[in-house]
Amino acid sequence: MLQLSRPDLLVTQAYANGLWLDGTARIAVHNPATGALVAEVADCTVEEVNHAIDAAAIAQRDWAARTGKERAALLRAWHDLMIAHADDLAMILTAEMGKPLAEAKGEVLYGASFIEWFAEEAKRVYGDTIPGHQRDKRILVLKQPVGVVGAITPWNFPNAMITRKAAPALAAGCTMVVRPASETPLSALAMARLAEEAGIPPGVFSVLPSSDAAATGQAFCAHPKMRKISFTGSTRVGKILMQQGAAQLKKLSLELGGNAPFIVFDDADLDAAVEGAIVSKFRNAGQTCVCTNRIYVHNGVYEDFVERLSAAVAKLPVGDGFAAGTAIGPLISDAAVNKVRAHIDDALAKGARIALGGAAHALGGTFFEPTVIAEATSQMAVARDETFGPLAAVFRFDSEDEVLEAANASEFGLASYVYTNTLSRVWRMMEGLDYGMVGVNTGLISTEVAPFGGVKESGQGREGSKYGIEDYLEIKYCCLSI
Ligand SMILES: NC(=O)C1=CN([C@@H]2O[C@H](COP(=O)(O)OP(=O)(O)OC[C@H]3O[C@@H](n4cnc5c(N)ncnc54)[C@H](OP(=O)(O)O)[C@@H]3O)[C@@H](O)[C@H]2O)C=CC1
Ligand SMILES: O=C(O)CCCC(=O)O
Repeated sequence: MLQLSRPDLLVTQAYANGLWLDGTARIAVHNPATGALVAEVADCTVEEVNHAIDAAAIAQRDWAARTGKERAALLRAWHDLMIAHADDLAMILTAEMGKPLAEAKGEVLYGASFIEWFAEEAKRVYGDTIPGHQRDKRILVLKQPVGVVGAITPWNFPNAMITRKAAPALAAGCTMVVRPASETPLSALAMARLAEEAGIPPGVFSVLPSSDAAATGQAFCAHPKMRKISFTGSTRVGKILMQQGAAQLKKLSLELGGNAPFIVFDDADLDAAVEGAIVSKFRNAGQTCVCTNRIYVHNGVYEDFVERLSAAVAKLPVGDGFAAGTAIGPLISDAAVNKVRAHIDDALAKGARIALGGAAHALGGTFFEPTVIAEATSQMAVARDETFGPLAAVFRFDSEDEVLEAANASEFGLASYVYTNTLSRVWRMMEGLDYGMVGVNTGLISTEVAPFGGVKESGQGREGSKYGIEDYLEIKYCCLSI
């Protein structure tokens, strides 16, 4: 049993149009570290989802009519409650998802930072005036909310992937219906409780867990009042939503898979590069779309880097997210473990060698040893497909042109990282990498103040920053004849 200061934050009912729903069936939520049952939450039907969308459409009229400042005040109150209850929210997050408690608290603060940021942006949704094209014409550009937005979110960031969508949507005057991942509905429901407490009106922010993701996705795409869908998850599901949404030309924001290259040149500070590689690879046990997947190291420093990386990774404690000092928690599922294992087996069969780890962890369950493999090549599955687990694959390269070509040889284009101390090379890499985000001499690029998002099959749209609210606004052009 979780020892929460506010036990009522462990919510098992769905929240729609300001009402708490029991549902007729339940979804069991298990702690991936122990397999223990954490809670059973309401499993919503398509009918309930459709009602929630109808209610969100009604609520949206009044919500959009409020001033930005009024919406900002309510968002600020929601943010403050999340901060006040960050410890409870972190415990709920660790219990349902497994990440270490300190990392969970970090996610809660990160999640709240989007609400704070967009509460501020709510007051700054500016339109435009354009010099008329004829003497009697005046041109105005209005920015208006898109309308009702549906969010479908993943299990790897059960808090922040919701706030990163809900905060700009609500700030812009949209209302939102959230369908959280079935593994991790509890963080979403706890946030709904706090949104209600903050005074966010009924219908503005609803959370409906469901065991049938495909049915909810179809309902979102088919409902004529649903104006936009914002999705974070796999490229496979992103494509399904795009196909389904095509019938009504639904607007889509898609934050999908990655295959991040992490490039270390021979002039880099190797200790800093190792530190950056650890953060970007092993954060959330490697289960992050911006996690490094391919580490490219210049031949001149290759052995040295592999040795230093392995030594540092060997020090990462693996364990239950609630145990003090844990750096790497369990993976989310057996399927996730199998993918890591398959990538290692494939690499070994094609000539890679294990520098560290390589096997299921002695703790059993879905714990896996943080692993480093050397002599990775472009022929291996790990070069093409994101592992989404604690496997660092280290590739060799000789020249800047060669590594840029290898790094860009992917259908994905989310995050990329470069370590070098040559200024002109920094510019060439920033401009040449075909990615939505580039970290230079850093492995941690996520922040609410910057635009997060990808190119190619990593998705479309940007979350966070001044750009993030634009995805929830329509441009209306008004031509005045005077
Ligand atoms: N960009 C990112 O942050 C993420 C990337 N991934 C990538 O995807 C891989 C698979 O992870 P997985 O969790 O299965 O990702 P999915 O894309 O399957 O799941 C993400 C969300 O989409 C829901 N979903 C699943 N199928 C549909 C559908 N047909 N229509 C609408 N929604 C749907 C899921 O529901 P439910 O929980 O019920 O399955 C979940 O809420 C990972 O290994 C990783 O490579 C995964 C998660 C996040
Ligand atoms: O989509 C994800 O995997 C979450 C990214 C977390 C972050 O903002 O860094």
